[in-house]
Amino acid sequence: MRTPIIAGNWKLHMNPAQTAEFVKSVKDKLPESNKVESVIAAPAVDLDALIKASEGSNLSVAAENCYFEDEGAFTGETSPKVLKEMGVKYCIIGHSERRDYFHETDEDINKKAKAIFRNGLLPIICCGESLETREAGKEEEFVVDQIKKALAGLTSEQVSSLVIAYEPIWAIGTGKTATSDQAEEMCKTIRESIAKLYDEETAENVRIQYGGSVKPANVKELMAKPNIDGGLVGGASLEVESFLSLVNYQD
Ligand SMILES: O=C[C@H](O)COP(=O)(O)O
Repeated sequence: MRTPIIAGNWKLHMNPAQTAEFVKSVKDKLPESNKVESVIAAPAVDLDALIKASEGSNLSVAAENCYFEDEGAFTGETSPKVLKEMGVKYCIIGHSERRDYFHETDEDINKKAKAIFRNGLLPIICCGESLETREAGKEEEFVVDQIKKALAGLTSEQVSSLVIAYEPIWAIGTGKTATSDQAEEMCKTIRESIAKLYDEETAENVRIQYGGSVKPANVKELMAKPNIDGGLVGGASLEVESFLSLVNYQD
């Protein structure tokens, strides 16, 4: 039985004071973590504030990115080792914004996944096709290839514990959500590809989120789909009431 996981991805929004204020407003209104896991992924500069503010609550903390080395001469990078020491649980990798604007490759993402596990964190691995790829009818092939490359060399135990976020690029921040059927179809394809790469049990364990204009108005319909186990939410996670409606979608 997979526990649903709703994660806010704040991207480059919020400062430490706003972070502390936000968490103060939501911390006592989150669902039990065995019912729905509530997560916030914040910019690295806000993580300390996020961790301190969420102590003793049902909120899990995620980083939005990290490097694949633990330490060294890598100016400006974030160490997965230090993220773990700080109390971070998850780290998003492979977001399309990182792939597009920062030229991250599938190989980088695979190295990051390994670094994350090596340090006892869990990755939220993003994948998703462009509008052009979808219009060419190649979206399944494209996404399955991203997944294969991201997971290369990981054990079935590691894959069972990670989270995959399917985010069609054309639905991110555009207000244009994939229909729940389109989202379900791709999440099912991803699960089937994991069954082929690993086994049925691993595929049954892995949690798959949908991301792309998820909001209180569509979260229930998306979450009703059998292969969608959560949401990775950008814009709608930045407001207290909206975040609370998302994580409490079962009420
Ligand atoms: O990581 C979150 C996604 O990029 C979705 O962003 P959005 O909910 O603002 O469309």
